[in-house]
Amino acid sequence: MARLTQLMLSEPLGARRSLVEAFALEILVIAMGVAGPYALKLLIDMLAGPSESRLYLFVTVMLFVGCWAGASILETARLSCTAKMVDALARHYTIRALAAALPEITAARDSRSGRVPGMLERLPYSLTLVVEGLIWRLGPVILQALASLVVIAGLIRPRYVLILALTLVGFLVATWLGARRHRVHAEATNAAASHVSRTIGDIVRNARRVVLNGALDRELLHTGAALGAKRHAAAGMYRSLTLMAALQFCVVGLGLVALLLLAALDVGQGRMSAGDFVLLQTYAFRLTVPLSSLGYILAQAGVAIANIRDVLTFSTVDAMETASKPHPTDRADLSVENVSFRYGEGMPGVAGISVHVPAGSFVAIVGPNGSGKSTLAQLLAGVLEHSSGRIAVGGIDIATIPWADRHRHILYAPQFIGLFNRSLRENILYPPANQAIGDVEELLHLWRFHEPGRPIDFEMELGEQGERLSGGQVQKLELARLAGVDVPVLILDESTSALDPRSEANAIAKLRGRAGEATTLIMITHRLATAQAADQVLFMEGGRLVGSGKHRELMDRHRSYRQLWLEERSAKLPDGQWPDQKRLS
Ligand SMILES: Nc1ncnc2c1ncn2[C@@H]1O[C@H](COP(=O)(O)OP(=O)(O)OP(=O)(O)O)[C@@H](O)[C@H]1O
Repeated sequence: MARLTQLMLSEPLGARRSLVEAFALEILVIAMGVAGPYALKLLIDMLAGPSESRLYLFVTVMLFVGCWAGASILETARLSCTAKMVDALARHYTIRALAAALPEITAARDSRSGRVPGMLERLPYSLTLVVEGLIWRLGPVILQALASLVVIAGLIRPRYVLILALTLVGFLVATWLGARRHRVHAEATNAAASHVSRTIGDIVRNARRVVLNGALDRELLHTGAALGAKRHAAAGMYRSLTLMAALQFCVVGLGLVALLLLAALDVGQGRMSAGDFVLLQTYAFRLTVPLSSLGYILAQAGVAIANIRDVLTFSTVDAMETASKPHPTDRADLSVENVSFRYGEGMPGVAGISVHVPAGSFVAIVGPNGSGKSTLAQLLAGVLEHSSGRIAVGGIDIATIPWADRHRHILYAPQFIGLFNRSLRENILYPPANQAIGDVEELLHLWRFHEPGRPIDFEMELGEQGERLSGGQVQKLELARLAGVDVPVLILDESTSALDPRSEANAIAKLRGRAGEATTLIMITHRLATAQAADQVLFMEGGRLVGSGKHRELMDRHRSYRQLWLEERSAKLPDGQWPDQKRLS
């Protein structure tokens, strides 16, 4: 809450005006909350007294009703100021959290991609609850209590101030004790709510897999279990709240009993007027009404605070320093010295990799499934951080290049090409691609993106993950995009696996030929026939680089490489096509 308040007061957020307006409105509401009961006291005292004035009667009634109605109107007006502040806060945190979360998701390859949208979707609601429910409720309650105490001290006997003050302090202590317990339950409930968002998001994203495999019932059960866990966590939270409310209102109840009994005795003995008695009990109950709704707010706000805290942990990114931009025609060799990496304790990774890739060369990384090819490629591109050794591109240690700038030196195209649900034009010119749409069109025609004669509609929306394109078209789109990227080293992670050998050879020639053959092209492939054309083949097995050299050399030196080649040959279909080529046609 302290960080939120600090941010609301800061100049760059642009919410200061709304804050000042809201504060001014709140002061008026508090003033009316104190003045209204006072008008009632004056009215009652006049009625109990000897003289009566119609004008006085009218003015006090108008003041009492006016304060009550005015406070309600101003409180509603304040809601729009709160909405403006919440919008500004949500925009600030959403942008910062995304800026921090996207690189984290990329590097960690974990399930945060499902968690982050749920977390950010709940953020505006959480902020509204905290700003409206806590900042605007707790603060005014305390201010109103102080103002009431001052009025009571001026008009009535000081012992009532003492009783009310002690009651409030007791209430705050009970709240503090309960809130510590509540926080644990609120965090558990927030985690369970995140799990529900992630589970539902995951199932909806994989709708086809669920329905086509007849697994709908199973997934509904799975969702039910996640919802059940959330219900269980929420039940614990409500139990802790009930306990807290019992403690709080025992304290408040005792205070009110003492206050009202003493006041009744004072009225009976003529030490207090009926108006003062009404004033005292109105102030006391005006304070307890917002306090009693505080329990409900805390139930919601606890989860909201946990949600905001989650977002805040993401939002602490510093502005990234920008390194010098390599010139498009820069040549860069790649040197890897004894590099090791593990996904975690006892988990797979790669070990002791050393290799030198001269600038402008074509390298193929091959090896069986799970041998560590993608892991090595991501280490080379600095997507994953190696635990030991050194990787240098063009002589610069990759670890010293700011994360946001690594793609300018070495660009990694992942195995799973993610496309936006936007137009073909937007996807194909997606940064850092920098080329004329006419050049792309020419390339796509050459690569037979569509059957001959069919025009390319660049405004066509591609659907989620490019579902309106075939597997081969998705890869051709990505390769045509990469043909317009100025980068010294390009790594393709099986980006040509769905292409027929001719299209694949065309694409490799196009990418290699960029910038006067300056681009170093590294390609992960399962086709040893493609590797035959490479200047250097890196052969991976069990997370180790077991061989490197020309295809011919590896054939001579490595039995397992030869074995892989023979298996590929025997998998070739009788009509001379490769199995994946057959699938494509
Ligand atoms: N994020 C991750 N967390 C934990 N283990 C991982 C992670 N990513 C990959 N692995 C494991 O690391 C090993 C190497 O994976 P990698 O993707 O590098 O293999 P690959 O040679 O590229 O495989 P393929 O040919 O199937 O694409 C595998 O056992 C894989 O399960």
